[in-house]
Amino acid sequence: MIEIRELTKTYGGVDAVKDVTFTASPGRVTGFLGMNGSGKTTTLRVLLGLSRATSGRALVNGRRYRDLDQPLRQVGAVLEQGLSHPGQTGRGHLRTQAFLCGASSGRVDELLEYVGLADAGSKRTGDYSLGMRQRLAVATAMLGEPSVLVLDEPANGLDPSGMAWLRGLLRGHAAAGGTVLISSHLLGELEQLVDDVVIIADGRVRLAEPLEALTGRQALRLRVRGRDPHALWAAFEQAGAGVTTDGQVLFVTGLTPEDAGEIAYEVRQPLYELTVDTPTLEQLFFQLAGSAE
Ligand SMILES: Nc1ncnc2c1ncn2[C@@H]1O[C@H](COP(=O)(O)OP(=O)(O)OP(=O)(O)O)[C@@H](O)[C@H]1O
Repeated sequence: MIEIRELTKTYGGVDAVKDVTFTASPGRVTGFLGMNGSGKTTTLRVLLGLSRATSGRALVNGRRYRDLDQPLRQVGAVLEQGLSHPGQTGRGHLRTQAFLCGASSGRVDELLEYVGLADAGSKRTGDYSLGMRQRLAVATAMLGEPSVLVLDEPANGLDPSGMAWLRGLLRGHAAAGGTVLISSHLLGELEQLVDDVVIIADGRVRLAEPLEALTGRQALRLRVRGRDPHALWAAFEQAGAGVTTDGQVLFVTGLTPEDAGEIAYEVRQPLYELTVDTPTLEQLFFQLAGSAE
């Protein structure tokens, strides 16, 4: 379980994150989403004890990272800066890390297999592709069999098959009761993976809710063009609808296409276009994650 409570981190008088509060629960994959510079990495660095909070708390299994007994056995992390020393082999890297967290060397081979690097274990990590480095980073995070996994933008560098692999692995971890927190600047990347969504913009949480609730926010919107837009606008408003325009098309909320067609018919206005224009989840995300002016 991860609990972030009213977390603020200030750099030189500027709030990188401000009063950030959310929970990532066991058994669920939580997507931590925001544009570049919105405060994701800052939050995760405080959570992982790499940076100190100015105020507030970031807890793993009820404790600050630095107060955890055997932290590598409780939380595994994949951060953006990547790993190791390029001259080391993948297996060598994992063995060193296994030593540090008290994992057995048997676990190293098991994990190389698990992340699809069994054949590349004796290659130098400097010769790994970005996708292979990500797989090795995931294996490193899992060495201590932690219940909590934290991944910062792991999708960068993964091709679609790598992404499918990562989805399977993280879903499996959550299904076994683990907690997964994964950050991204694209909701589309995580749409098929996450259960809960936290959206951060300008260092502040804009929304924290189950993905299903976010999906439910996609209000039905109609695009309408007709001979007399003013008459149509008035008729739709009279029926209780919300109407906006870009100068060409009327955008109508609060009516079904059937209602809108009937209303136009009643006021004897020929329609040239009547289509459903519901925003995609990605568009909704951009609306929420955009700057908070
Ligand atoms: N060490 C630092 N010193 C000063 N400002 C910082 C520092 N680290 C982050 N910031 C600022 O804090 C804000 C949030 O940055 P952060 O890296 O957390 O965002 P992010 O959402 O992770 O973005 P990205 O996806 O680009 O990594 C930015 O305005 C950034 O410039």
